Amino acid sequence: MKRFVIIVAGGNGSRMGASISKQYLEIGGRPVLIRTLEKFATVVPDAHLLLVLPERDFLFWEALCAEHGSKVAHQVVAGGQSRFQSVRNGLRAIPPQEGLVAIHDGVRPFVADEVIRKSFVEAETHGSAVAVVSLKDSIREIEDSGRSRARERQAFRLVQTPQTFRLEAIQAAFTAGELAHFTDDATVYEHSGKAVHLIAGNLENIKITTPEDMEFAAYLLAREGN
Ligand SMILES: Nc1ccn([C@@H]2O[C@H](COP(=O)(O)OP(=O)(O)OP(=O)(O)O)[C@@H](O)[C@H]2O)c(=O)n1
Ligand SMILES: C[C@](O)(CO)[C@H](O)COP(=O)(O)O
Repeated sequence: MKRFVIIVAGGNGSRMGASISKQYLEIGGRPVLIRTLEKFATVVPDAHLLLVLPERDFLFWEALCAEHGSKVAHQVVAGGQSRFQSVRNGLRAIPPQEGLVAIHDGVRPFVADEVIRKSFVEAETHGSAVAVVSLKDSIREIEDSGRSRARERQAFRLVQTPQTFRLEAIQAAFTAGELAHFTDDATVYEHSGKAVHLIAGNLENIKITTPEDMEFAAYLLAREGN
């Protein structure tokens, strides 16, 4: 079955507070986004890669790839105002056909090869495959009254990307109007009436969000020997 990958990198990285968007910051001398793109190109070399970027960054991105000697073939698509809109733009750029599509945050360069491979295999069987990890800490829910109550952590999972789907089903799901609880692609898929299938993610697959994540990213890279 034909495979597609949509890497979303249309955000501004406001929580990082850096002078350039976080997806272009370097870890170990190489931009985060180039690392993510090259990871998918290596693990699923047959896949068609789409990269969603703010339109104003198109020339900057081209220059960045040239500067770092990155030659991965990919299609660049203009991002939207929200992650939902950026994913939707990516999906609209793929002609309807039978296939599988993995949707991944550009700022998650440490996704394990095995998680990517498994997400395609399981999505082919189950229609979807969403990477999750268990919680290590205890959790509490804050109620409207301001009081908190302990919740059973075994009943919860932290959701990562990739989130991989049969192409036609996720394209249909993204014809819905944007809702506040659409924080990822699984929520959009679920809203279309489909059940989400979970697979094991990897703990290193952090979403680089705030400055301390850059320090942890540098540590993870050194641990990998890169
Ligand atoms: N309009 C948007 C917003 C986010 N994203 C992407 O979605 C992923 C997860 O989003 P997040 O970590 O929130 O990134 P930012 O929106 O850039 O960060 P912040 O919320 O701190 O501004 C990132 O790869 C980001 O580039 C996107 O493609 N288009
Ligand atoms: C898609 C995601 O990375 C799954 O954990 C997450 O929901 C993105 O959230 P953000 O608010 O856009 O950072």
